[in-house]
Amino acid sequence: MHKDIQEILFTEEEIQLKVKELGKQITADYAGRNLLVICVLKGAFIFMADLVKAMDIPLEIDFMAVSSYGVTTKSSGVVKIIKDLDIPVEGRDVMIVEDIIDSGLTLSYLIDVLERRNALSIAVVTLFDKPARRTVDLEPDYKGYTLPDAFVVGYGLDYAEKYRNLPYIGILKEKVYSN
Ligand SMILES: O=P(O)(O)OC[C@H]1O[C@H](OP(=O)(O)OP(=O)(O)O)[C@H](O)[C@@H]1O
Ligand code: HPA
Ligand SMILES: [Mg+2]
Repeated sequence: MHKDIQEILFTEEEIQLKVKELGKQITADYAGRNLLVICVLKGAFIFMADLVKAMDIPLEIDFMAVSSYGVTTKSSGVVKIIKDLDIPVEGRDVMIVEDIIDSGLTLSYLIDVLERRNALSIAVVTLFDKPARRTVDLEPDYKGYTLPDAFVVGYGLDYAEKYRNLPYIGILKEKVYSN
């Protein structure tokens, strides 16, 4: 285990099984439809790559980069679009792929943007959910795990851009961000 990790919450094997389950569920629900899958960079890049391999439906993939955390463990509350989509969402069934929903600010901002661009339907899949920290009322359509109120890293999730490459999800030691 990495020296900055206090505890592993979900192992690589557990996550892989969960992602396959989510892919199966989405495949069943979207049978016969043509989905536009939107990866919210950077955090969702690993989850997205594994998830689409578990989805057996026609789909297109696009990326959007937003950021609200910077070098902190608390949302700044201001969501910035750093890279916008290439594919128009108007009239499309859209699935937003997130790694984690924490305050909910990133997602509520994104949903608002896609609604204003007249997407036909908008669904959300997140691997991790921290409902205890929500400041806006928001429920994902598909979710992997509910997390305790602790800052986690790994499987795409970072602290100050580090730890995204850990294959598991772990709680970051407090001393890493408190000094
Ligand atoms: O529900 P919220 O409180 O808005 O937090 C969740 C968002 O925060 C993280 O992104 P971040 O802004 O850190 O950018 P990153 O994906 O590049 O790490 C994470 O990947 C989610 O997109
Ligand atoms: O717990 C977290 N870890 C990493 N990034 C995050 N963005 C929101 N919450 C988290
Ligand atoms: Mg981040």
